Amino acid sequence: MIEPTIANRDVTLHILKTFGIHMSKKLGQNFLIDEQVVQAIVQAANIQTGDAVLEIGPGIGTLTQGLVRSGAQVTAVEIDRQLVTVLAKTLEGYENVRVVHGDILRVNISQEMGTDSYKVVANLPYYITTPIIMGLLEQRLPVELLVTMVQKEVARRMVALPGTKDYGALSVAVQYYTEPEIMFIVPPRSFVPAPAVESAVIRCTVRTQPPVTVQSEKLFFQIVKAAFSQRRKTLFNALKTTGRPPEEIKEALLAAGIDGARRGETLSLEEFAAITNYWSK
Ligand SMILES: C[S@@+](CC[C@H](N)C(=O)[O-])C[C@H]1O[C@@H](n2cnc3c(N)ncnc32)[C@H](O)[C@@H]1O
Repeated sequence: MIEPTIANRDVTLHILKTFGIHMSKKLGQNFLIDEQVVQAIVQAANIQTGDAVLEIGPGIGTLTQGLVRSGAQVTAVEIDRQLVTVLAKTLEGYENVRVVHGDILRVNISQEMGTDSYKVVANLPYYITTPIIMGLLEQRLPVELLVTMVQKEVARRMVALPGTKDYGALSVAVQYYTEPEIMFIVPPRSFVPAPAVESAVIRCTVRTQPPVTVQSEKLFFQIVKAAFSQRRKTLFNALKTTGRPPEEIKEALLAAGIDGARRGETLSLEEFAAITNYWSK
């Protein structure tokens, strides 16, 4: 049987009509209709036969089809029950895919994957991009690579460097756990319905070791959060939100050679680490 390629406007509209699907804006349902983009994502993830892949939000199976055709062993987690019914049909006949009905923020990913190394490949629902990416990274799951479609703005924030307007707590966290790179930009016309914003595919290669050594990751991220919590304030004032006395803040900044009059968003990972390690002594 030669099954039709789903990443095509007519095929997608036909599937939606056949199953009576009304796409939910609330669930971030914008389906890919561009096979070139699907192929480029599969290539960016360097999928080899037998690779274990977690796909988040398979929708009607557009990207899933590209992944299974390339020989990946796919576990696809979809929250929308009506789409799970569609997937049973559109992915019928493929043995290397398993669809799980559930919320990616709630399912036990380790249990579902049952393997000690896998890739995450997804066209993410944009309303929960950050919680999904942060959840995967903070849980220290054995993910080697994340290749995800996100809003272009979010991709820019993930790769942003200190002192730029896009640099924030997300940049620090993503760069602490991974080496992120923007692979390509995807225009709204590659989706149905077309989103209001441009998208980007970002590849995050998970690091075996973070780029800086910190005594306490919890404290490191508390400091990062405090530094970015009040962008208009000086670093010295922003760090007061950690609840530390001003004297301790002054001491740490002095020891780390950081001017407290700077803005938090100019600090590098090394500088955040230096404050963390001073306070961890
Ligand atoms: C942007 S669409 C991508 C669909 C498909 N992968 C594609 O590329 O055309 C996002 C998908 O994520 C699903 N979704 C939304 N929230 C989810 C959640 N919390 N857990 C799992 N899937 C979710 C939506 O129902 C939708 O199918």
